Amino acid sequence: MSLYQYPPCPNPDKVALLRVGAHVRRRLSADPLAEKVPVETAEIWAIPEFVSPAECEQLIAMVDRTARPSDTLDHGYEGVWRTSYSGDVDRDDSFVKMIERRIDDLLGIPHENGETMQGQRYEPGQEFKPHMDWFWTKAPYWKVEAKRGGQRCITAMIYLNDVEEGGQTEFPNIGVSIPPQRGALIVWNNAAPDGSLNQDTIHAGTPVIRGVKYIITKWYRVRKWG
Ligand SMILES: O=C(O)CCC(=O)C(=O)O
Ligand SMILES: [Fe+2]
Repeated sequence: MSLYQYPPCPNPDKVALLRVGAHVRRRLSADPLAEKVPVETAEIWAIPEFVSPAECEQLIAMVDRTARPSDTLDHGYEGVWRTSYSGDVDRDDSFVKMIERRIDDLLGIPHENGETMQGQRYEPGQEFKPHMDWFWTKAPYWKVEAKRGGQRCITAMIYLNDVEEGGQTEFPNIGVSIPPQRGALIVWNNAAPDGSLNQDTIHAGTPVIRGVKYIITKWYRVRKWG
């Protein structure tokens, strides 16, 4: 039985979600470096050592320059759902462009569909409570998001460091818990293979207990973003 279950919400981008999902699945299944997490009802892959330790250090320095208290789309929940520090990295920076391009190429998604990478830093006690990355289409923000790229189809996330204790990415509905590993890229399809919005992708960044956790997240839209 699922732990988190919401009533269904309208899914106007279903066909596009089906198409992107199939494309990414084809690509990652053929990639010997991509390891699929063995679960039935969600598509999650890990690519260890996707970025080098030196690149992680460079990204961490960028996160430290931009991170401010997090702000999720549901402003009413600000500081409740996500207590980490976050900020968009500079999308015009050539190093950022290179990392983004590598993720675009891995997935085979056009660069223009990707949102700017966002950095996050969690200190002890900070967390991101269970949520989905796909947009709740009944929420007021959807009117805006529908016109600037539509639904978030794919999430890509890079762990920039190992965390002494805590800070796993947990998918409570499917019993998956991924510990941060420096340089690893995690990718998941926010939709099911038929294009429906997948509630089994609900996930959390569990509280950091010891150490600090740095990540970079990149969300892809079904159409050109912005
Ligand atoms: O911190 C994590 O492991 C998860 C982050 C996350 O869910 C997000 O940025 O959307
Ligand atoms: Fe998320």
